Amino acid sequence: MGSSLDAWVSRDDWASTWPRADTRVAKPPELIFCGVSGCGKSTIGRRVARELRTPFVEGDDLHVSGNIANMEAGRPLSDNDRLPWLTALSARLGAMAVETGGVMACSALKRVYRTALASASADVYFVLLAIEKEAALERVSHRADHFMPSELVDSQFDQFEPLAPEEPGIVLDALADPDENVKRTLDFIIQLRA
Ligand SMILES: Nc1ncnc2c1ncn2[C@@H]1O[C@H](COP(=O)(O)OP(=O)(O)OP(=O)(O)O)[C@@H](O)[C@H]1O
Ligand SMILES: O=C(O)[C@H](O)[C@@H](O)[C@H](O)[C@H](O)CO
Repeated sequence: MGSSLDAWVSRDDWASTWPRADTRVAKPPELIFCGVSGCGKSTIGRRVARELRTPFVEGDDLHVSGNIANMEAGRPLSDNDRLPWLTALSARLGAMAVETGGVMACSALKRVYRTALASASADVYFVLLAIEKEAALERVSHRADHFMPSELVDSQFDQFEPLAPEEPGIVLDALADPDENVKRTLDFIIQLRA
């Protein structure tokens, strides 16, 4: 783990946003669809954002120069590669939090990344799309027009840490019908606001 990432998540002030603050506010939360490549973050996340009429942020659009080229060339990202990316994603989450709420698709593979992202606002929740390696591989290898090579799927699973019970969010079956996963996500938000 990169030392600056360590410093970030051990900041004195993040504890004040964890556990979640009062969520009974009208604005939609900041939802982060997370999980390994191919789990369906962008597909389901976009649909949920449309239902909520909130912005959708594709995390891949905020990668710093070099990261996409590295992945394209079959080199997995390191913590250091991801640090500036997480910083940019956090800034975007913070802006959404004061305005509209919104939905982001971002792998957020490790707990330390999720902790860093969750420190952007008191209203961040994760929707983890759980998938087995064979299914992810199948999806990634059949996807056209995407930079992520199927050779990197193994490394995504090597780095992935499941959502712990104390992390804010839900886990969905990535193989479920997309309509069902959209509905489950909306139900989760309704429950949060009840
Ligand atoms: N039930 C499903 N839910 C979501 N996506 C599905 C489903 N079935 C098939 N797919 C397909 O799986 C592929 C991967 O989906 P998507 O690009 O949304 O994943 P992702 O997690 O955002 O991947 P990446 O992190 O690599 O960008 C797409 O081609 C999508 O159409
Ligand atoms: O953290 C990572 O390793 C990266 O975000 C990858 O997950 C890719 O960006 C994404 O999967 C491809 O779209």
